[in-house]
Amino acid sequence: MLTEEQVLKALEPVKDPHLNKTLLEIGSVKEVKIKEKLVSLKLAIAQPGTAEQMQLQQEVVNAVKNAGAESVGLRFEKLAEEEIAKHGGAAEEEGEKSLLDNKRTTFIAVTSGKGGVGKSTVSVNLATSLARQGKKVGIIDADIYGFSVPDMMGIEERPKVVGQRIYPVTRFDVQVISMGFFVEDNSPIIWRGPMLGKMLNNFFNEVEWDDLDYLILDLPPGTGDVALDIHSMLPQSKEIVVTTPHATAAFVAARAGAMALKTEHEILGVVENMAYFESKLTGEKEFVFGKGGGPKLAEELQTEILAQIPLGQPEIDEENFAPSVYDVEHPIGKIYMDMAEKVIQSTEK
Ligand SMILES: Nc1ncnc2c1ncn2[C@@H]1O[C@H](COP(=O)(O)OP(=O)(O)OP(=O)(O)O)[C@@H](O)[C@H]1O
Repeated sequence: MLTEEQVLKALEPVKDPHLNKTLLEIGSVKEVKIKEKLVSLKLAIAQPGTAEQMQLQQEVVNAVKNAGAESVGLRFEKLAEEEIAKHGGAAEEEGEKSLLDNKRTTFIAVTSGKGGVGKSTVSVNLATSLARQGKKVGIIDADIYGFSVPDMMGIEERPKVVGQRIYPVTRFDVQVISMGFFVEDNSPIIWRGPMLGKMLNNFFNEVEWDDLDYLILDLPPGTGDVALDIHSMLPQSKEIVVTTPHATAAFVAARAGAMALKTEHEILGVVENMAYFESKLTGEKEFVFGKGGGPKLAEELQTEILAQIPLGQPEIDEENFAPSVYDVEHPIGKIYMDMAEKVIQSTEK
């Protein structure tokens, strides 16, 4: 079995990128837990939650895997200020330009009461459809419970990290950043509310977004602390609430909507996903997951229905593989184009 000594040995060459000193030198390793081939580490670093952490994450995971671990779990915390000063680190720079200050960009958070209702699918297709209408669009995949945007869009590359700057990956003319880009397969990174907020903030500050008209945020589902933290971080965001037609889903989504209102976010509308199944032969609609949840939710939140999206999968395009992006000619692709148009109209008033 892997020992603590072996893990520490493997970490010997790894440096804190901010201080340019090894993790061992600065006393970064606060905890090592080994269970069979599963290693979890708690590391204190000078600038957690930044592009630097992301670079470091990869390095640490690779080093520990080379030593024989199968999975590496990481937790980061901030190194004590006196330690940072002792090792020659400067105080954190504040007041950089942030995307949040860019008046040109409209932020749209996509939320849902519960998981699995199609929030990520809606985020990705709204982003693509806005781009198809000539808008400059970015998407942040902040759904910490499952970063699905890269897979859904068929993205295999990783963003470039140059010094403190992160360059998003562009796919279907959409600039994409996912926390999943920085997490090794099956290596869980534990996100606590404040750290997640910090990471998100860094995505606003450190990513080289190209002049965005819209930034779509795929948020974690739910109405808990994490979601609330994020909602309150985005003072000027607008929101889209996704639900299925089922009464229970709509009921839970209403709570997400209520949270949006509490944080004074304008709700652009409701998307009822998996609204029905339409027979190709007869054109008849079957309401597989119930009926009425979307309109009821819209009424409750005093907003409109932006789209009712039927069940259906995108056509598979081997050459341009993206399992969840509907083609512009696909019936559902057309519904998303109409939705994007509505969004443009209501945000460009
Ligand atoms: N209209 C639709 N028709 C058929 N399948 C759909 C539809 N919308 C979404 N799906 C499928 O449902 C599953 C869940 O969708 P998605 O991941 O977008 O949901 P989510 O709300 O973001 O979930 P989570 O919060 O767990 O990430 C996916 O497999 C997706 O492909």
